[in-house]
Amino acid sequence: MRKAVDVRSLTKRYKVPVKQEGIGGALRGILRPEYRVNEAVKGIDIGIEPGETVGFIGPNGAGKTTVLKMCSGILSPTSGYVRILGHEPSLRKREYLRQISFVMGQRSQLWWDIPAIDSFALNRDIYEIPEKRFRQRVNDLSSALSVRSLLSVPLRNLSLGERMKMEIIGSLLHDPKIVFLDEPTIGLDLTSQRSLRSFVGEYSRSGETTIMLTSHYMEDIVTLCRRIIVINEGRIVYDGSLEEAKRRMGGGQIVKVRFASLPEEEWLDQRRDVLMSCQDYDFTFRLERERVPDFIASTGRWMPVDISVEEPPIEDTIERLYGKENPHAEVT
Ligand SMILES: Nc1ncnc2c1ncn2[C@@H]1O[C@H](COP(=O)(O)OP(=O)(O)OP(=O)(O)O)[C@@H](O)[C@H]1O
Repeated sequence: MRKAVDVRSLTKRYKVPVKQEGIGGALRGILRPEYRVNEAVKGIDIGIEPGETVGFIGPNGAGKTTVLKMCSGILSPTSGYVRILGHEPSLRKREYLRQISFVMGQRSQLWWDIPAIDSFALNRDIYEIPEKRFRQRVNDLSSALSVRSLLSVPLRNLSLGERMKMEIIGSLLHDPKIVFLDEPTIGLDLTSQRSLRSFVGEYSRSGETTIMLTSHYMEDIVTLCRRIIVINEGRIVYDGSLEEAKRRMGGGQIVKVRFASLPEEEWLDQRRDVLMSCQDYDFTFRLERERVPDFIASTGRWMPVDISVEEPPIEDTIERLYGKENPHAEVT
């Protein structure tokens, strides 16, 4: 089957003007501007099947938005191959644009001074959505996101969370086959984040839409994406499941123990390398998974009253994936 996203050896270089110091420098900058090249994307390959929801993550400046912009046709690649649903995005053919949507959490695509419903009507005309279908879509989506009563309120009078919901509705009215979601939950309070997340989860479950999602909130990624693609400094450093990432990155397990009596110094000294913190009778250790059973057995002498074994937080795994020292960095 044809891939929804087919990206090969994709690169993007930005030409950035170099600021020269002082008034003389500013003048020289006007007369003879100098540029440096910023290689934002350094030859990446991505393949996404129709209906997949993929988390596209990476630290600030890694190249995520640049890639999404090339996939949606906002930017042309410097070199490489991009086909989205079989189309070359940079040609911006109408037939292609009707099948995609690009939601940017940091930028509104709806009109600020008019109610969302009026902006939606504009989308209806642009995308030639039949009136009946349009009404049904607006009803269904606004009900699912609990903003039906706000459709006639000017956008600028809505909260950030409500505005974002309207953005999402606007982006889905024309039933796009692929949706690029660039940080849709950025800046939202926890309730709005949760509500958007559950909506996107429901939406993606039908398997009819391919979703490429970037977010710095790991909760979004963990909840919505079985597969993650990690980009760092313009290169893909991981492509696979979250579970596999955790396994590869190690990080062990966290063992929390509350002792009834304090362990002897000697016992503790032998475990300093795995001791993370202690307060009164509560101790936290971090050990390789294989060592956990023996370790727990060894605590018996000090009469632990409570022991729990936890997985390290997902942020921890992700940071290791981002880390330059990542010894396993490779594409699966
Ligand atoms: N229009 C531009 N002109 C020059 N350089 C740019 C431009 N847009 C982005 N860059 C640079 O390209 C690199 C990748 O930026 P990009 O916005 O794609 O990263 P990102 O992963 O989306 O980051 P963030 O998580 O902070 O949004 C960065 O070094 C950035 O400074």
